[in-house]
Amino acid sequence: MSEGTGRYNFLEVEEKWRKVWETDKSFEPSADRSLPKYYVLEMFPYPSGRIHMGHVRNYTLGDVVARYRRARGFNVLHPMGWDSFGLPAENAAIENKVHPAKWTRENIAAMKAQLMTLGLSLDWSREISTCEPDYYKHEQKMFTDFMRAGLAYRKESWVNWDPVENTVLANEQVIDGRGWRSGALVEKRKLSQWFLKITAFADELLEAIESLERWPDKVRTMQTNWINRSEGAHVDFSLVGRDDSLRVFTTRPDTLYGASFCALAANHPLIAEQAENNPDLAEFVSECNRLGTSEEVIEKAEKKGFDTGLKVAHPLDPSWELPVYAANFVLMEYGTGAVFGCPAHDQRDLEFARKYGLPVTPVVLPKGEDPQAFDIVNEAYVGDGTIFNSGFLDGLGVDEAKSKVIARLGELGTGEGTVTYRLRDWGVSRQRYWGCPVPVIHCADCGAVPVPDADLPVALPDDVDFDQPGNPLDRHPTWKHTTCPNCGKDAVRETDTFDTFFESSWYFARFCDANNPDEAFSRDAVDYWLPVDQYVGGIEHAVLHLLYSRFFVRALSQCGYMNLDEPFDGLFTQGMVCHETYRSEDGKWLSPVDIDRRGADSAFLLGTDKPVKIGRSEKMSKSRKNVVDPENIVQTYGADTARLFMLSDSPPDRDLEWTESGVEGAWRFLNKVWRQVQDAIGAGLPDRNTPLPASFSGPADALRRAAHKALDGATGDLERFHFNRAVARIRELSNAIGEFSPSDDSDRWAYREAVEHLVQLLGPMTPHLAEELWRALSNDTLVARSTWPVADPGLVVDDMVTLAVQVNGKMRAKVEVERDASEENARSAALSHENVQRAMEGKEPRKIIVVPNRIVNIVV
Ligand SMILES: Nc1ncnc2c1ncn2[C@@H]1O[C@H](COP(=O)(O)OP(=O)(O)OP(=O)(O)O)[C@@H](O)[C@H]1O
Repeated sequence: MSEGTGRYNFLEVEEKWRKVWETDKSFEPSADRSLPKYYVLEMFPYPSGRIHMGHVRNYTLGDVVARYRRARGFNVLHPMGWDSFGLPAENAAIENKVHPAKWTRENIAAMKAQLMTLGLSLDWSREISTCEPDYYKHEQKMFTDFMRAGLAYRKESWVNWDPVENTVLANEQVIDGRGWRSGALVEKRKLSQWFLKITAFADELLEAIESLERWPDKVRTMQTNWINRSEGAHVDFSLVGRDDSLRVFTTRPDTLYGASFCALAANHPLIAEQAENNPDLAEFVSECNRLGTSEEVIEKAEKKGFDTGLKVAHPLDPSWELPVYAANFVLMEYGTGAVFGCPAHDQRDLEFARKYGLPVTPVVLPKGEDPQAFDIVNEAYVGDGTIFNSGFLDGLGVDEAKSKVIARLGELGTGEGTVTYRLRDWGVSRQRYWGCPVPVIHCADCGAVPVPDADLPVALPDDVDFDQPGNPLDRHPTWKHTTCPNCGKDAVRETDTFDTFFESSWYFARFCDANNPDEAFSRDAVDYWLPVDQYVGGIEHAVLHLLYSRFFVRALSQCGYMNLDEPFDGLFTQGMVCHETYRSEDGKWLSPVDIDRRGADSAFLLGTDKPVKIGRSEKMSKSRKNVVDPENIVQTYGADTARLFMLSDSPPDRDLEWTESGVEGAWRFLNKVWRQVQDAIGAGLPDRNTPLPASFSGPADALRRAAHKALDGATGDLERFHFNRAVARIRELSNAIGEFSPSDDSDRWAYREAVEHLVQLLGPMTPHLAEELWRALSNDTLVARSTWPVADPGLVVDDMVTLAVQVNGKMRAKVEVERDASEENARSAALSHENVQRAMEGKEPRKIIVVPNRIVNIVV
């Protein structure tokens, strides 16, 4: 290592190259549609204020792909934007009296500046922000097209209502049955809401999962489970003493003989009817409604029921009567809002039956059990077996019994086979200000009328106040008052806004033609760029965002916007960057920068003796405040160090506990590479175009092999998202270079080749340093525009092979020889090994058999 070559001034260098890329427009794709394209996209961020190390990881991973694909000759689209509608802006408005638009735009400016310092190869000319009318006006047009196509509709539905804030809450905003901010007991309320008909594509969305070969299996499974197609039956239980019947849905009609009660959702019409004259039942219904609508909460809550006193007759045996309960665990939104309980074979039903003293009759006998002795105690039996205690079904397997019972129900007119999905239509209405206004006008005569194209966008008014609870759009003195586009009479605007998942369901398409003022995107642009070739983002979006986007390309294709099967061809879900969490005594989240850690489990508020509660490590997120801002690292060590550190530490799909301890190692490595290249230049490298020398010295040949192997291996690693392994290979190459000292021209030729490979391999990972060194090697091009080198296959295969040496049939040694070495050479290598000589005990070989590249067999 030579001294006196100066120091690597990363701050200056990094800024310099970012400017060069900008002027060169290095990352704006070509308009030439004949080029092969590659669209790399990372999930765009919510502008919460600052970026953290989680974002650094996400966006660096995507950037490596983008830079690598560019070098492989693709026309790469790699855009960035902001998912900028949403609640935090409104909360900031309420808490800090700052307008959501101002808060959002300032955050965007700050985060953009931060992302810029990371040297990401983004095409900023396509930047979008979803809260701006030039974005959402296209979304409003889409919605009106969906309305016309029957893909958007309005219906009454149940929502979580906060009676203090007078507003609807999202499921996540209901904590233990209370509003997250007001603390008020949440109620269920019926409101008219807009829905998108995602269920129209339920089967298609399910079947196409199979075609998503470049998606992680776990995400495909999560989507399958979310859609959850189940085959089962509708069964009608006639109401005793009345003329009508109760329809239930079941996936287990084979267990009908094990029925012991029927349970109805608290909001089932029959319960509502009964509650009119039964105040206790009415109170039970209110109690259920206070649970909110989240499936998770319902799943966790204690199972409770209320005996309505009604009875139903068994559909296979009218003389058998069962009681009817209202129950807090049955959802009106699933199936028919009514189930029959079979306690022996369903855990929830078993708990319910035990609580209310209802019979438990097993009807499925596990293999090898004695029907007389088989009993259900605390655990329901949900496995396979033979049907028993079930009349005409006895002796059948579960599947056979299902078909047979469905056939019998059909004959009796008390039921039929059916398919249901868990997937519900997507409710998109939110009673919020900071969202895209639903472009609809309500007219007393004409009903809900879509806003005509010429009147779009319906822009959010700026002059709103957040002093009172509820939706400021609704309170605005003039905004909602308008006239009907159909008949011209006075009418009012819809004051709901869209769920913010609406914006993120099509942003990937907007990036294809981001500055188109007239339409969301041109057909030509999406035909060329979509689908996204590589999408990178967190597993937390495995279900909703990805499913909504998959729905959108189908709905948009139906409305003539595009013709596409799936939005994302390849998906990579990066592991989360995690950090421990801190809370003050009064439960407020605290940031790591405010913590004074004094030992393994004690922490205090910085500069005080106030103890702080240390929580478990969780995904780094603004909402938990457990974030580490990259600024410090970037300032101290440079963006390349931050990038390299993120890439080298662990496999990209694995969660990673944030620690700064490896940062310095990454920084030292980059300094070493910098010095190595200076040393190489100092050694007097030949011009780039100097022809390949006819022969190389042994060390030069070894260096060439190291360089080509590193290139070949790292290329494969980059293709497979094994970025940490690619980094390890780059380090190996750097070691090999470090051991080399050239003595003639052909050595210097090999030296240059190895150093250039090193620099080009670093290109996608530490782009600033790579540019600097590339230029220092007297290249007048940019690494960002250079072509990925190709490994010479002859230098990649190992030229040495290991031969096993046997003496009288026993393995005695292993020797290295050149591949395809002559018999003569193999024989003498084997005979000269000391273990072999010992085993031969000084005797002469009688016979030596050589299997080329594999074995030398010596018989003495
Ligand atoms: N801690 C993390 N580790 C890895 N990736 C993350 C982390 N936090 C966010 N991301 C990723 O960044 C992308 C943009 O996400 P977004 O900004 O919406 O994140 P977020 O979870 O809302 O963060 P925050 O809560 O801090 O605002 C997503 O792909 C997300 O998975």
